[in-house]
Amino acid sequence: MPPKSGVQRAKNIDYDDDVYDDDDYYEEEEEGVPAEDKEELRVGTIRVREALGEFEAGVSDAQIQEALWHYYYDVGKSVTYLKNKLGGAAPKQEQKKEKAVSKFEQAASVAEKKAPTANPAGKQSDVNSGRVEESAYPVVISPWPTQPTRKFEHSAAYLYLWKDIRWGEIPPGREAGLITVVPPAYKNHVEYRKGLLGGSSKLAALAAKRRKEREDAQAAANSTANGETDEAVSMLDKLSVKAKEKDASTLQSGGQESERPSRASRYPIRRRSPSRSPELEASPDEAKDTIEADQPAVNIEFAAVRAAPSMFASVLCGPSQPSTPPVSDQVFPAPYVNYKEYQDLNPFDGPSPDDIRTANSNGEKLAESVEKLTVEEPRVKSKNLNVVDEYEKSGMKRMANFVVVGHVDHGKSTLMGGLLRDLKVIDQRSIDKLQKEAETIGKSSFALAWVMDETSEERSRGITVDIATHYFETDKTHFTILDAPGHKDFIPNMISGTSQADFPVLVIDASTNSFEAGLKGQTKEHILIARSMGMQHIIVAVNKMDTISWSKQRFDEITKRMTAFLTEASFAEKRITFIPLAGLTGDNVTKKVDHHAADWYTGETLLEALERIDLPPRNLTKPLRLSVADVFRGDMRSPLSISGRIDAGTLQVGDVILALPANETAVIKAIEVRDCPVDYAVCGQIPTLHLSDIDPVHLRKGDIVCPPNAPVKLVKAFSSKLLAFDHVLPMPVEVFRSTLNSPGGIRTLSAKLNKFTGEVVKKRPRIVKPGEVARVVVQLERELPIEEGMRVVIRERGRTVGAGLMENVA
Ligand SMILES: Nc1nc2c(ncn2[C@@H]2O[C@H](COP(=O)(O)OP(=O)(O)OP(=O)(O)O)[C@@H](O)[C@H]2O)c(=O)[nH]1
Repeated sequence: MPPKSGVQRAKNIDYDDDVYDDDDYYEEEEEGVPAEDKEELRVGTIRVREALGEFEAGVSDAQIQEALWHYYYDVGKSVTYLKNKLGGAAPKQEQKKEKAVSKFEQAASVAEKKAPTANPAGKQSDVNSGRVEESAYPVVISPWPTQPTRKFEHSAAYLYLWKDIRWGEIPPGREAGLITVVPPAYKNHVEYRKGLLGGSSKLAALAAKRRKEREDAQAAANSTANGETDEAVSMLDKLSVKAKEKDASTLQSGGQESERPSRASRYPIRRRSPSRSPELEASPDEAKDTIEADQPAVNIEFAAVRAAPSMFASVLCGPSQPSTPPVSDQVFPAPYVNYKEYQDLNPFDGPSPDDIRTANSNGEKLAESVEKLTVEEPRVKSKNLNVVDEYEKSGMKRMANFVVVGHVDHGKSTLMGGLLRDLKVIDQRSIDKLQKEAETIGKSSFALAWVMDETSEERSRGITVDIATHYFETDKTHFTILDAPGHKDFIPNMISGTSQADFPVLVIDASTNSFEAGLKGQTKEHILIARSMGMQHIIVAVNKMDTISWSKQRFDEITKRMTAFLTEASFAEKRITFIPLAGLTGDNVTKKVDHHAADWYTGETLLEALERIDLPPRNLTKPLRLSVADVFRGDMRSPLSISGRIDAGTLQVGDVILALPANETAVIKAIEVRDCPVDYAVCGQIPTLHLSDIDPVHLRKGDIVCPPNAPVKLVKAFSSKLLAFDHVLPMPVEVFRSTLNSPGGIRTLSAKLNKFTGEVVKKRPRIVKPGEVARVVVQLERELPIEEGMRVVIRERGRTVGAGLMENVA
């Protein structure tokens, strides 16, 4: 124990009271070493003495117990330490670690070896005196002699250190000594009260320290649980966790250190104690242990360090994370902590939520099943109706299809537009709209014609290009209008429309020169085509009478000339009807003309003539024959649809039909007549059939639809009775059947026939003149479905040269 006087004279050094301001050591000091530790020390002392062997005599119990205490009762380490301390042979590894011991110890060791004159007792005394260790504390050299009663004994190391210094040979009366000055903060410290390395008093101090550490650890744990852990404790806890983690990882890796107990985990608070004994710090194993224990501190991560948030941090990071237990109420995570976490995240590492969802819902199987999913169309079942009986019982109005023919611009479309307007099939508002549109492009006179001509090409050119279909009905009849183009370039379309009609309405422009131009143009040709199609009745609408002031003379002239021509074309005179009218004004269309210049006419209106006309007989009981006039794709419900006139027979929903010449079957899914769904259709109607079970490539315009059990034969050459419109001789021609046409030729002129009786007049004629009838053989380039009774039109270089009736296969 340092002398009191020295303390009094010592310079008042300002120590850091914050480090050693614990007063608890006084209380712990009184308690001493716990009973279990005393027992451990007692047993350990016996074992160490046994292990020391020859060194046993030079070691006191206090030294042994001190070593045991330091090494946590590890007998082996304590023995090694003590042997090394006493100068015994130590392992090489231990010698290396002696670098950590103090210089005074090294000096003492050298002195022992190089100064054999030194008192051997001094060696022991030196070990026990503790002066070397004392030098590690702040000291002052007193300029005055110490108290004369005190005998200051130098150790061997001390003497060796100063042996070459002459002034060091101080007379005893002048001798001064090194006096340890106890700093004020250390006054109450246990190690100063009971002496440094002071035997049992030191052990008691260490015991008190350990207890203090344990209690601190417990208090820290409780404090953490209560959310009141201070910053330092959080750091120490983290150190402990890191050490544990390290141990755990070592265990998992099977390392050698795995079997070594973790001091850090056993005594976590030990590291925070600053009152470690200098002797312990100087011990080699302690140095090693310190490094080991402190090793995790190198890797300290301050991620958990928290501070009160600044305004900027609050704005930047938002409120503190609720998932992270806050150290205090006003704590926010440091921004860089979260930033680091986000940096480590790779959002595309794992499966996406959709993938997880799909996987959980057995997505692959679902996708496969969706791919395999096909919509099986329910097979349409036929009602097996007796269609003929149904039709007759239905009391349905008669059905009449007429084609409007005539030379270009003679007023066909305008006449039909006026008819539909007057019959209120087209409302006045639509007519007014068409009128405005027509005016914008300078074609106001075509407004009514646009009721029929709906395409932009037709409207801009002012001519009809393709067949336009409209419906209207009277008291007795359902009418279908087939408005044909008058221009010669569209004769094939005119033929297609005519093939679907029961009779023609021929429109003639009565104005000056127009009638004559028509006769030289398509008026005659249209008549011949209509007649060659088998039509027997005809209505001649002498149009534009307003332009000639309803001239009876002009009307009579036209009637006379047209009657001659029509009768020449085999129309019976009684089946020809002439009506003076003006389609543009509507006079004599649906209502009688109200003009004094027209008082001379007392006959029918066009509508009355239409109602009165006789229709050809319907072949309801014959096998189905339908000429395909149009093929189109409908909606999802009806991917393929066709329309055309039924020339013979009937059909109903569910029927299987055969398409020729493709020779492919189809099923009738649905039928529409006049845009209304029906269960069946009969000869004379122009239904729309929605088909299934057939590829669209197998159906084209001009094909024939028939029952699979009564097909039409495909022929490449046939014999025909031909009515010549022009000179006919063996020559290449184009053969038209309904909407179908094929290149071919007149192969043979077999015979001239009597026009009325059909008898052979001349065999093998070289030429057939216009108006004559002959039997000819027609050759086709490709097979067409043609059978007996069908009518064909023969054209040559854009001129209609004849019309034929198919007799048999050649
Ligand atoms: N003054 C007068 N003009 C008419 C009458 N009917 C038609 N027109 C005019 O004749 C012109 C031709 O009429 P359209 O109906 O297009 O003749 P189209 O025969 O249908 O012509 P294409 O179908 O192309 O052959 C138009 O300018 C009509 O205004 C009529 O009764 N009186």
